[in-house]
Amino acid sequence: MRITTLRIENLRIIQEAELRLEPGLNWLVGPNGAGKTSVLEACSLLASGRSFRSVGSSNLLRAGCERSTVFAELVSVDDRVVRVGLERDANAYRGRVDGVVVRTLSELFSHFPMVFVEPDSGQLLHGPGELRRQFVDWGLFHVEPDFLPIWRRYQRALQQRNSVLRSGGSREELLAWNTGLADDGDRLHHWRVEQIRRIESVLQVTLPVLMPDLGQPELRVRSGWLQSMSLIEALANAEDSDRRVGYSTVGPHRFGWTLRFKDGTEQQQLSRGQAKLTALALWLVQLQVFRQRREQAPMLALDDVMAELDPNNQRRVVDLLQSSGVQTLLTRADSAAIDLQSSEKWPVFHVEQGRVQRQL
Ligand SMILES: Nc1ncnc2c1ncn2[C@@H]1O[C@H](COP(=O)(O)OP(=O)(O)OP(=O)(O)O)[C@@H](O)[C@H]1O
Repeated sequence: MRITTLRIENLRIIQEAELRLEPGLNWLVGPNGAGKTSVLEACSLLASGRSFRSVGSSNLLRAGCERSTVFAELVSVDDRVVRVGLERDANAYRGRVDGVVVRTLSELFSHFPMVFVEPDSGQLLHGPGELRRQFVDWGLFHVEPDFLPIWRRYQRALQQRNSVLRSGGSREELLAWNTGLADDGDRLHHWRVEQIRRIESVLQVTLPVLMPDLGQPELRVRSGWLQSMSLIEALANAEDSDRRVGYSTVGPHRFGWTLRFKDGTEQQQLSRGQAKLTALALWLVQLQVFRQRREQAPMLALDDVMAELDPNNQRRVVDLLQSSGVQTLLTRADSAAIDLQSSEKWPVFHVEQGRVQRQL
């Protein structure tokens, strides 16, 4: 998918803006606080109904306004046009696809697959394991139709098992929850391991282009329970210790993965710039895997991701983005840093005090 037109009304600092976007890279340039990230947040509303920002994501409605709307015209790889819109006031959302109000917003979101990468993207490698689990699940949510309902059912059963543990419930009660958890847990685990293998095989081609010195990357899975036993055995085995701590200590909710390079470098040893490059490569790979399975390219939004990268690496990232064919929106405060020769090839939108204007 790619966005041809994006229209924004009353979102944060933006009163009204319309952007005609091009297929490849689209730069949003302007001073701090100008509204660049707000444009990406408008896309995020269409992708998920909320801001992608981990900090300061509330207050999207422009101060003093009662309603905000975001509209996008999308074109698919086979040239189908879809128009999606989201209207939001203080209490409710209303989504439209081709002018028709949708029953559930997920109908709208499914038309708008977009990945958002924040300035501290290196957290994917340096931050908590939860982020790496979410990363794998993003791909599965979008390509495996049964993943979301099974993941939800697993979460509900997990909560129930935890409350039985905390309330000192009987062994029979616990066994009943173990059975459901093990069935769904095995499927979740199997999907995630498959997804990791798909990501790894593409990553081994992509990452050495960005970081040739570290050798081939390898992804190692941490299962969440000892693989010498089945999940149902592991749950039964952990009963006493789980009762002591009051929660379930084994299962796919403890799933994780780590990255290691052939030269022995571990993910925690990467510099901030290297972690950013690696995270970016991982997201690009995720998009490629998505495209292989859905025959649709999702879109990418990079919020100030170039900061902290040296000029050579910025160049490599731009080349990689360009060759990926993924439509990308990139923000940056420093317009001089965009190679002027190259900027002739890509649209640059100047953002200032909430106004967005395409540079000629
Ligand atoms: N609800 C709101 N109503 C009106 N203005 C808002 C609201 N929320 C935030 N703002 C203003 O909108 C601007 C947000 O800008 P945004 O984060 O998009 O800037 P940016 O161009 O990405 O900046 P930076 O380069 O610093 O990341 C800020 O000036 C902020 O004061």
